[in-house]
Amino acid sequence: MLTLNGLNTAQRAAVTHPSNAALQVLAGPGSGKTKVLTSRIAYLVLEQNHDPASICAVTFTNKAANEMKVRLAAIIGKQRTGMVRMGTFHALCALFLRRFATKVGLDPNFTVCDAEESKKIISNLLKPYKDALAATETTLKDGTVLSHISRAKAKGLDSKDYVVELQQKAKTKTTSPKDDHAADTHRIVGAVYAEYEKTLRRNNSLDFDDLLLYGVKLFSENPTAASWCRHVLVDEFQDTNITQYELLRVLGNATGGCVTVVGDPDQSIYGWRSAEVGNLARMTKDFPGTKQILLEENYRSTASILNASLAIVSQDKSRIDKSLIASHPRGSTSVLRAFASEQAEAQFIAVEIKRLVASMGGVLQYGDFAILLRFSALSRTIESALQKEAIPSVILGGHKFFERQEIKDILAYLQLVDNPSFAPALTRAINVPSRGIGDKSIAELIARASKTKSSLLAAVENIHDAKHPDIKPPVKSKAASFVRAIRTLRTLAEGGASPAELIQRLLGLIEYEDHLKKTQPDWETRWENVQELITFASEVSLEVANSLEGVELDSEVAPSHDTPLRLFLQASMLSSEGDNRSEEDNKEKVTISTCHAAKGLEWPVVIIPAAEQGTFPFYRSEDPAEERRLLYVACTRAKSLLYITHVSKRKVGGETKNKDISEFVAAALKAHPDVFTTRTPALETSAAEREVVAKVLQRPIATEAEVALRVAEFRRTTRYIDEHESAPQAQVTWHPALAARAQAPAPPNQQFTASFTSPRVAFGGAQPTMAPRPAIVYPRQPKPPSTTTASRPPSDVSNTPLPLPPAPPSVPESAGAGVKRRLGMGRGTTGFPNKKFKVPMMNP
Ligand SMILES: Nc1ncnc2c1ncn2[C@@H]1O[C@H](COP(=O)(O)OP(=O)(O)OP(=O)(O)O)[C@@H](O)[C@H]1O
Repeated sequence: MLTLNGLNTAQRAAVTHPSNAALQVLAGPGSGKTKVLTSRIAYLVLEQNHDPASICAVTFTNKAANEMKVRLAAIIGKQRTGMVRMGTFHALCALFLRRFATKVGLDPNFTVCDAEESKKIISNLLKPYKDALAATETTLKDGTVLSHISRAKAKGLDSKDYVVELQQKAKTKTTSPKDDHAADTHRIVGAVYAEYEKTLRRNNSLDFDDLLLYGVKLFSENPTAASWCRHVLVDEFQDTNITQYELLRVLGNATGGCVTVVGDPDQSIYGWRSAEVGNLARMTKDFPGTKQILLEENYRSTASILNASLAIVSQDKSRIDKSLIASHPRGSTSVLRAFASEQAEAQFIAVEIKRLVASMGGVLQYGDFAILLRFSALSRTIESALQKEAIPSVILGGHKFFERQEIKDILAYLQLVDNPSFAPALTRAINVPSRGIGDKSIAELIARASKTKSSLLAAVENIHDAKHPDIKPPVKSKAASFVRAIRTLRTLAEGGASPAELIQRLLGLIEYEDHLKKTQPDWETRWENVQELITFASEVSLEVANSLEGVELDSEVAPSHDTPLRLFLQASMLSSEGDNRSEEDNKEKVTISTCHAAKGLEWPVVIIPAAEQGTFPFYRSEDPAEERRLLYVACTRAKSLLYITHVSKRKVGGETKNKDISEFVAAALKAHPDVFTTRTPALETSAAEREVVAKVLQRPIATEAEVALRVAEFRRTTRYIDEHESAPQAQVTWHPALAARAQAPAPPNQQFTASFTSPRVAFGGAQPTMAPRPAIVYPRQPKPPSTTTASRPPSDVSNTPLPLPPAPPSVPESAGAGVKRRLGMGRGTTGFPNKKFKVPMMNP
């Protein structure tokens, strides 16, 4: 029996809505949409007796799918959860295309081609147009062409449709030289698109967009492929594109309209990837009688955070006003701070994280913090400041595991074993380790393969086997170790070797560890990644195989086509969140993420740096409303504390530029001056404020003794200049309202009253109050030596005294040995984590 005790009335109505009727659950952030979706699956299984394998739940990322699996397993058990077909649209399509490949004209051993490989193909296809482009002084990058193609595919347009659409546009447009120029570019894109399609087919491969297009084709033309499906559920529906919607429609039709979607138009942040908020309206037309249920209670954030977030998003006058009520108390007012430089901003962030950890007495840990950036290049200064303060950090959605060079090297060999036609894998693997086969030799090989109408691999094997006497012996000998490796692996794979065994064998055959040692300064890390790949390989095949259990087989496709190697490769290519390989580790690390990658996630403390014009809105963005929603999404990831920072000068492309505060933040502040404060929360002196933080997180509050110990240690070990206090304020671009408040003394008793949209405060009894922060100045303490702290902050931090809140009570004699030990006291340690940690760099 499913218990619905933890759900509010609207959530219950959504969960128990008749399973045969279409449903849209629309709600703001943190209102339990994902919780509802999970409970609805449980309801279908436990109360409506749906076979878990007949339920299809689509999430936006693999990470979201994994989180949903954990939540669902707690209700319906691990075994039944494993049977639900849960994952991204891409994973769902790949799974069924593999099984029903021949129905849509594919070979079952097709390879999924990732963006890097797609770009390489496009780069080659663009070469013939080099002169034409140069003549019109046009640069057309492979990435730009790929995104044009991807957008076309997201709308369901193949290369022919694309060209037709271009022609129609050309007819309706008034012509100007600029239009002509754009039309020429698009014509080239159209031609490259057509060639790109052919190249993919020749290589027996599909790119990510193809997975969706072929998926639509499969499910719409072959009812048996969808006959298993009785209910489709989609999370983050506001970010689906037209092709994804089409998938939902065809699967939904197969179920007779049993469709549930959850979404929030205010969180639509993927317009640049062709997401269509209009899909909500489309769905109500395609599934007549679709019921809409609104969730209006936010369970994630304090009322203060919600107020600040709403102050930002509500400037969009075109948005549908939704009510959102905070179930938590007001909590600490969100902080908005200005700094003179990005270094000062980064140093503030690093030290403030340490201060919060200390002043919460250990209730907050580094893993509770997220620094959310508009674009990843902003991370460099922040990573460096965190490193200087010995704060471990992890990049989310950054350099993905399966995009790492060493992982791609290994996968390329395995891809070739599985699909000899896949030329991108050959061009990658043939010279790893270096065999003296450069671009010129590869071009010759390509020409030979095309002349003999064979695959590139077959051409290489023929040269090795001396079937082309005109090829010079050195080429033959250079390719020998490569061919030997491929053939050995092929034999092993045919003999039933597992992917993990194949990788182990490959590493020996190509002496990959030696290759890394010779070529990579950070070879140890890379070698660890390779070992991690072996672990992944040993786990994954079984999982994927299980997920196809019970699917009616296509009579033309024997089940043996799903080889362990193929299943492993597919899982690798679709693992967009490979970094979850070390999720356990990440709990102790501050997360650095882009705002986009933070979607659907939550953290106790969120810090959003660089809230400046040019960043929010991003100077290249064409849709300011989407940029505002992105900032809103970032703010609403916070549970207990929210910080927004900006600088008056920032180095951009090597040049120092003046910066203004983001128009979104400035306007929010103008309309609602009370939603931000310049003062950092006085947690060390205010038990009431600490209590709210802990209560929101459902954690016990730390004792005064614990707080005292940790704050004392923080002061002893951390030098910090609060630049807001020490920098000449003339250098900082302040909003007038904020400037006035920065000068004013802290209010003696900030009440937990609603200052904007009247959030309901759910806690009973008297509201906690915030203590004032007397301006007591602490002398700087010398920092003890630390193994992980190489140098001190740069010179723009002077030796001015430390303006921090008053000292908490000194560490009581009675404090337990455990408390003292945790703080490194009594053992002569620094109290810093002395574990070696790595801070990976983000993708640019
Ligand atoms: N009825 C409830 N009672 C208590 N907590 C709840 C309730 N519903 C949801 N929550 C909690 O609120 C938080 C947000 O829930 P969830 O992630 O499902 O929201 P969401 O609407 O999907 O958020 P977003 O769209 O911002 O990603 C979670 O920590 C969840 O456990």
